[in-house]
This record gives sequence, C-alpha cells and structure tokens, in this order.
Amino acid sequence: MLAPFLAKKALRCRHHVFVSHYALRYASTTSVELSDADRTRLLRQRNIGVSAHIDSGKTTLTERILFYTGRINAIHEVRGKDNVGAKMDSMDLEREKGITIQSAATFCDWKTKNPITGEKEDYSINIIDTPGHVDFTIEVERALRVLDGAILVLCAVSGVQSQTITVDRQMRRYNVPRISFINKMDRPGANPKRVIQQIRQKLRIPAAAVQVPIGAEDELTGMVDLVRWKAVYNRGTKGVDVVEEDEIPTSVLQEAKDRRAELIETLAEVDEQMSDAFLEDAPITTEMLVGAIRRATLARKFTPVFLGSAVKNTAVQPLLDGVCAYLPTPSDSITSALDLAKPAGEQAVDLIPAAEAPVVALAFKLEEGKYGQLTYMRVYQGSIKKGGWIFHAKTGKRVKVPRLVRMHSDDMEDIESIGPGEICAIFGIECASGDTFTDGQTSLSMTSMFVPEPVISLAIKPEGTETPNFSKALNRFKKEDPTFRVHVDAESQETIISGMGELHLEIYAERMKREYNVPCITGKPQVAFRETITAPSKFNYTHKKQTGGAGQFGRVIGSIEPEERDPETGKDIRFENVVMSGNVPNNFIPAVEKGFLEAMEKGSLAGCPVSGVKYTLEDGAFHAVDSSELAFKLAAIGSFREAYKNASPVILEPIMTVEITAPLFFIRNNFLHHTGNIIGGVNQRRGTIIDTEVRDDEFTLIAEVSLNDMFGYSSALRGATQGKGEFSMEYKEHQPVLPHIQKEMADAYRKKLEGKSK
Ligand SMILES: Nc1nc2c(ncn2[C@@H]2O[C@H](COP(=O)(O)OP(=O)(O)OP(=O)(O)O)[C@@H](O)[C@H]2O)c(=O)[nH]1
Repeated sequence: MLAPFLAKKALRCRHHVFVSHYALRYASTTSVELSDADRTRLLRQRNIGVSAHIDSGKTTLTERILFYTGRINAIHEVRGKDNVGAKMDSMDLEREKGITIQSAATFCDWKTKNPITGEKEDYSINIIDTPGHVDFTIEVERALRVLDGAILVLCAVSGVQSQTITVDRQMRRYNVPRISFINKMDRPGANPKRVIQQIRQKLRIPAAAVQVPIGAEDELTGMVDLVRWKAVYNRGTKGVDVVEEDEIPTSVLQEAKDRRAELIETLAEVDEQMSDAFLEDAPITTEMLVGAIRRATLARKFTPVFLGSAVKNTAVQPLLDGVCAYLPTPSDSITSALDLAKPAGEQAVDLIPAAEAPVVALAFKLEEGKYGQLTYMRVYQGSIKKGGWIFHAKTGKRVKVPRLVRMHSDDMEDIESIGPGEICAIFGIECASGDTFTDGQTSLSMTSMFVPEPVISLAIKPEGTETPNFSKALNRFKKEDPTFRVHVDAESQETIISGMGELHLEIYAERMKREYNVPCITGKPQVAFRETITAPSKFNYTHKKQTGGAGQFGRVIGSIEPEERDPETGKDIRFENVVMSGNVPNNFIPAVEKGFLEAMEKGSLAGCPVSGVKYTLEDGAFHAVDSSELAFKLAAIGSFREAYKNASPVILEPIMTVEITAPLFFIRNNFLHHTGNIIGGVNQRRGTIIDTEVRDDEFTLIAEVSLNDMFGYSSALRGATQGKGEFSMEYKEHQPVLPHIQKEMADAYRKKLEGKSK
C-alpha cells in the first residue's frame, strides 16, 4: 500500500510556472482542489529570500525588517559597538567575522497598506537571509530552491557586482521573481540611475525605479512613492513611524515625474495591458500600475527597483509593502514533483498547495542543534502535524514528527501543525539534505538540487591523537553541506577535505575546534583538479582469481563515454545497466556500479577524482560458484581502468570569474590610476579579460583566471594598487589544463607511483 516504496531513482528537473493568483489551474493526478480557506491563506503568505553580493547590507536590512515587524525589539548592527551582532548572524563565527556563513530562516507578520484600496492587510512572511560570500554558495542555492520570491539587494555605489550576477543566475535557475532594493542610499556617490542601468545591462532584465529619493547622504529623509504618488518619510526613533504626505517636495517633483514616466514606459514594453493603455494615451491609475508591476514581476520580465538605507532606517517599510504587493504567493508559483509510480518521461506533476492534499515536503537544510538534528522543511502540499507520521520518500521509512517548530534564526517557536506553502523545522528525523517526505498517500517526490563541484582541497588532521569527535564532526559537516567533501587519500592515508574556497574550509576547521573540541592542523590549500574523458571507449574485462579455495570470477562488457553536467543538479556521473541476457545476474549489478564509482575516485592520469563519465554495462559472464559481489566490483574497477586509458583522458582545473575594482582619483591635478598594473597582473596569470569598465571614480575588470594562478593574488593586487584594489572571485567551471601542465602532472604522478612500488 505504501507508495513511497516506489521511490527508486535520483531525480532531476524542477519547473516552476507562474500563473495569476486569481486564476489557479492545476494539472494533477489527484482530484484535490484549493479550498477558499487555502486561497485566502496563500494570498497573504510570502516565502522570500534576501540575496546579494557580499557586504551589500542583507543582514542589516533583515534586522530592520524583523524590528519593524515586531519580531525583535532592538536593532543590533553587524560588527556593532554593542558586540551583540545581528539576529540572523547567530553563529559566534559569523558575529566575529561580520559575515553570514549559514542561511538563517525566520518569519514575521506585516500589516501592509493595500496600494490600491489603502486598507491594512495582514501578511505572513518567511525570510531566509543568505550568505553573500561565494564560498557559501550552496546556502544560496538551497534557499532559492524553496523560496517563491526574492529581494535582490544592491549597493547604491558599487551597483551590480560579481556576486550579484551569480545570485541573479541562481534566481533564474529556480525561476524566482525578484524585486530589487538599492541599499546604502545614504552613501556619498550613491547613484541609483547608474545601478538601474547596470541591472538592465548586466542582469539583462528590464528594471525601473518605483521610488525617488528625497534628500541625499545625511539628509536622506524618505522616498517619493511613484506608484501611489505620495511622499513617504521615516520619522521617530529608528524610523519606526512612516509618515505619508500628498505633497511631493518641489526639489524632487520634476525628477519624480520623469521617473514615473520611465516606469510606465518600461512596463509598457513588457506588459500587454500597460502597453495598450500607453498607446491609447489613457490616464495611468495606481491600480493599473500595481497590476502591471505584479504581472511583469511574476512573469520574470521586470524587476521593480526600491531604494533606501537599511543602516539609516530609511524606506525599509515601503520595501516590505512591495514584497506583499509584487512577490508571488505560494500558489502563484507552481512547483513540479515527480510521480515515481509513472514511467520515466511522464512523471512530472504539478503540486497543489491545498491543506487537504497528500503531504509533499522537502528537507532543504539540516542543522545539528542542542536537541539533535534539526531538519528545515518546505511543505508544498498537505499539512504536517506534531505527533503525526510522515514517510521518507526514498526509503519508505515511517517517522513520527516528535516536535515541530517555526524558526526565528537560532530561536524557535513550537507549533502544532504546519500547512502548505509554509517553512518549518522538525526535530529528530533522519534524512539527508534534499530528501522528500510524504504522508504515505502519494508516490510523489521532489527533484534534486544543483550542487557545484569543490575547487579547493587540503589535508587535515587533529593536533593531538585522533578522537572519535574528528570523524563525527567531518561526517556531520558532510551531511549538512553537499559542497563539503571528505576522503582519505589511498596513498598518503591523509584525510583530505574539499570545498568551495579557502574561507569555506577555514570555517570548518575552526568549527572542529569550537564545536567538537578538536583543534586541527591543516595543510596547504591545493586546487581541486579533476580528470575526465573526451572520447568513448569500450571494455571487455574479466576478473579471475584462483587461489586454492573459492575463486573469484566476474566479467563485464560495455563502454564509457563523456557525460554532460546536468544543469539542474550538477550531476555528471551516470551508471546505466542495459544487460538483457542475464549474463550478469541482477544481484551483482549494484556491485558493478559500486566498483565504477570507486574507480572514479582516482583517475590513473594524475590521481585526481574523475567526473563527466557515463558507464554502460551491456553484457558479461558469471560463474555459478566463483562469482561474488566482490568479484564483480573488482571487475568493474578493472574495466574502468582499461577503458579509461583509451578514452583520451584530460586533467581539468577550476576556472574562476574574477572581478577586480580599484578607485580612480585626482591628486594635484594628476589623474591617478592603476589600470595598467591590474591588466598586466591578470595577463601574467594567463587570465582572459572579459570586460573592463571605467566609471566616474572606479575601474572594474572582469577576467577568467585559473584558480591555480590566483594563489597570492591578494598581496600582488595590494602591491599593484597601493593597497587600493579589491577583488572577488567565484567558480565558473572546470576546464582542461594546458597540455604541458598535463604532462608535468602526469609525469609527477607516475614517478610517485614508481617510487612507491620500488
Ligand atoms: N552606509 C551604509 N552602510 C550600510 C547600510 N547597510 C549596511 N551597511 C553596512 O555594510 C556592511 C555590511 O552589512 P551586512 O548587513 O553585514 O551585509 P551582508 O550583505 O549581510 O554581508 P554578508 O552576509 O557578509 O555578505 C556593514 O558594515 C553595515 O553596517 C546602509 O544602508 N548604508
């Protein structure tokens, strides 16, 4: 009877389609429909993320949101003088370093003013504050996976930066509509027009301001709301009082008129109704504007741009109103799952966020807390109750829900039940990040998440003698974070950890000490090289051993070929069994797969992990007495090594997108800049320059450089720019190393092996 037992396969592809929240249409295998109660509740529900380039002010903004919505009763700054730190940076390390490492979930209620009727309406908002640093990119990925909409925060001076582009790409991957918030409007040099231009050009999405600032720098007092045509000011301590006036200050009146015209024109290009009204020269009402902005935002054809200053408590409340007015409800975004009871290709099913539908929930994040494993879940359909039962879709295991909570950063609030479209956390259930839970009434399962490849690895060992805590900590980190990998090098017997950057691994080493009392010694960070094949190759391999007693026999026939990376899941290793004859009995197939995966851990070219391979088992032979799982596993390892040599293997290295910025300035009428030095430095590191830009007072260069050539770049850049330059980098892809480097690496590996065998 239990449908979850049908769950067998790794899952891919999620699509997300937006429909008007007034016209819900669902194609589904079940007959459950949204009730009126569901519709009313979903209409007032928002699940949003706050994402941006590092240091744009996400945490500071979220702190304001929590304060204005009454979730916290005092504001604490990131790196603030009171040493308390922001609510959402709950880890000690986050507070010390002033950066967000883990995404934190919270929720709040907001009484918004309906922009059309002017009436107050209550909304529930789940918010996930995500890290900006590229090393913690998996946190952004998993947040976007479960959110319906996002606030993209930008700095009013720096505009679109490298990580803004990454976050934007991630939002596109998960079809997440976004509103933009240009923060730091109090900074000298704030230039929202330039930032909006960059959003249009660099993020390639039509954008227009929905506000115009009143005053600048220390004199920034409020915004003109271009949609409702009101002047909105923040008054009172910490800007808690929002005061609206009909009169637009004359100093910004013309600017406001121009920007409103620009907003209408931009919308007319992306929204049919607005286009018709524009062509007919019809008067544009607030209602028409709100409708057009909402439709175009949900369709991801437009991003409305809000302005403000989180730190100066200016215009955060209007942004919250914007979240309610323009970001999707859980029923606007239709999320697909796979019905594993159906044949491949016909499995996609749209989920229905109805309380009465069978439960489908996704465990998107795990955390080891004081009371055991805490699993964050997004409930897509159905309801979960405390004390009720849910089923792990992959294993079919039935688990009781002992405790259900809503998270407020590191605090929590116990709840009795949770409905569709909500985010909650459950204690005491065993699972991995990305697993689906149901109520056993359905064979639906969510699709998996994109996991990027690690780019850096280093050896790690405990300072003193090894205690069980060492492996306990590593196992926990591995389970929580799919971009953190651990393996023991077969030759050196060293434990190697790999991740998304030096900071990523440094943080884990620090957490070993703080959370597990295992101070560690770490080796020099090394680039995580990989190997792959560039041509198909066949194998016909027999593993045979006769040593007196029971022998070993297994024969495998098939091929290996290059496998493209799945853009949704990041997976590029595939095993396929097409044996028809029964020459390899079914019970030995998993052993063949295991052998293939084991062989992939170390390529024979330079000893690096192998990726991008599909292994097809076509035929083979077995012996009634001598065949065993071990024999077939060893046959698979041997077959892979045999075929690998003939598959034109290459060594791959991580290539990074590097963004370098340096100020341009005048000293005693001399125009000073370091552009020549910066370009020279990039060329020296064999980088490919993708783009350069000279703005009023800043030079920016974007290049692609191999990570191996980036070691020591911080000090080189400091030297080249008198300490004025800054850079950030993010992983782009693995690419083949130059032929002479491949030869050097392969020779060195061969010598190492020869030395060992002597
Ligand atoms: N001038 C000015 N500074 C701000 C504003 N908002 C934030 N900051 C400052 O910018 C710095 C970074 O702020 P955070 O809130 O930590 O930024 P973040 O985007 O959460 O940073 P990460 O999580 O590390 O990526 C802090 O020093 C803030 O005080 C603002 O509106 N104006």
